[in-house]
Amino acid sequence: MTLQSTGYQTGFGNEFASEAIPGALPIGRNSPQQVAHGLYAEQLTGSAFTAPRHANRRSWLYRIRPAALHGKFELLEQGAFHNDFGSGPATPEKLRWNPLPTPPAGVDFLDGLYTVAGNGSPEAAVGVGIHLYAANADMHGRWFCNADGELMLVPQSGRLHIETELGVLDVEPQEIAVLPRGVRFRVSLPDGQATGYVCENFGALFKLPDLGPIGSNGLANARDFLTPNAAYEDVEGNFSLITKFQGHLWRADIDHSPLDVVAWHGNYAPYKYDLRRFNVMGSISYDHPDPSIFLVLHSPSDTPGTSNVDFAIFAPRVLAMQDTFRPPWFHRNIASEFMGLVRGVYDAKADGFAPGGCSLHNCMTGHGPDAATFEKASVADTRKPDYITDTMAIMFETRAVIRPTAQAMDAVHRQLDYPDCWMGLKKHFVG
Ligand SMILES: O=C(O)Cc1cc(O)ccc1O
Ligand SMILES: [Fe+2]
Repeated sequence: MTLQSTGYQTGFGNEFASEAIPGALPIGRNSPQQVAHGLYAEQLTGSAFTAPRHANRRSWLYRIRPAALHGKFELLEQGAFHNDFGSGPATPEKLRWNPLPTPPAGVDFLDGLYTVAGNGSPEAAVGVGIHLYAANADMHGRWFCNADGELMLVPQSGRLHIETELGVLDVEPQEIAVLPRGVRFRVSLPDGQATGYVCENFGALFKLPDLGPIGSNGLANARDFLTPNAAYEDVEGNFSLITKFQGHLWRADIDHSPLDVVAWHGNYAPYKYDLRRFNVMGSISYDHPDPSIFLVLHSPSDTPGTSNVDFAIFAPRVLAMQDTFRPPWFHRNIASEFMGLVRGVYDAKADGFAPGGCSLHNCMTGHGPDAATFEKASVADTRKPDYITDTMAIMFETRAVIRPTAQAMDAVHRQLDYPDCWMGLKKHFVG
């Protein structure tokens, strides 16, 4: 019962069109009185009907059965995946975690989701949920759908085979997948195990940033985003549809696979992007630029220039800045920063930030290079370039404070001694 990839269409937010059976897509209209091949027409909107044209997202799905056909929803017991970011005091402390412990056998992608932190809520339609996953089993006989926001999946180990209503995405570490709010999907694990990061975006849809003086090319180029071609299955049985709605999981019986969309067209669809294609910009004279230069995608807020969430990456690059402290500087930001490491070493942390681990530096919490990194970089020869290779760090940076969950604060894999990595910074002042 596995749908295979039928290839991809290129571009970001294009008006895509794809049919798994030739002639299934209506021509010149969206809902003819009778759709070819006895299909049902169904619209899926990702923005308000009246959103301005540049921000208007919707797709038309031509499917064997409409999405309404399933049993009644029942509430599932709250597990480790939720949007309960607490209401008590949120610590301003610098926080870091080791990777999630290996799960017991039989944990699929959905059961393997674990909420670390977040802000806002699906109800308010602002903020993010930040989750990790650690799984070792395929999703069997069940599909998932998130009504609360789009999901950005950032694999850290193991490939993901993601079958969605609109087609199949195959992603591996150093790639990302974005699954739109409302799209039903199932994940299987070609490598038998997988770990990674998830950003659940309750706010405006992820978009490519404007490039300003950078010009018409650079950072993430639109043509490198891939959206699947239509792929469907016609399968009947006793299955489950799991929906996340207002922070809680609900289950309903479904007697067929919801992946029965034979053709679709529109600009609201899943997509993937290979982070290794990111065209990294940086200073070729002096100083370390703000990390906004590493922005891949962002969810804007109502305030121009201030994102609900920015997704930035620290990819392989060459550092050429002269007479400059090259790693990230010491800083306190108005924004709050959640970081993960897909592979390698992050250039601000000599030790302790492991691939699969994560850190949180909230609004105005002082942080920066650890003591070992500072000592090394402040005496390095900057006449020569530094080649930063074999690394991929990621950051979800938000306007609002990121609240760690109770389970993350109490976790055995939390590094309680993390703030000590700055305690070795010496006084160098000579009066
Ligand atoms: O804290 C961090 O490591 C992220 C970060 C990187 C950088 O290059 C500049 C600022 C910043 O917050
Ligand atoms: Fe920072």
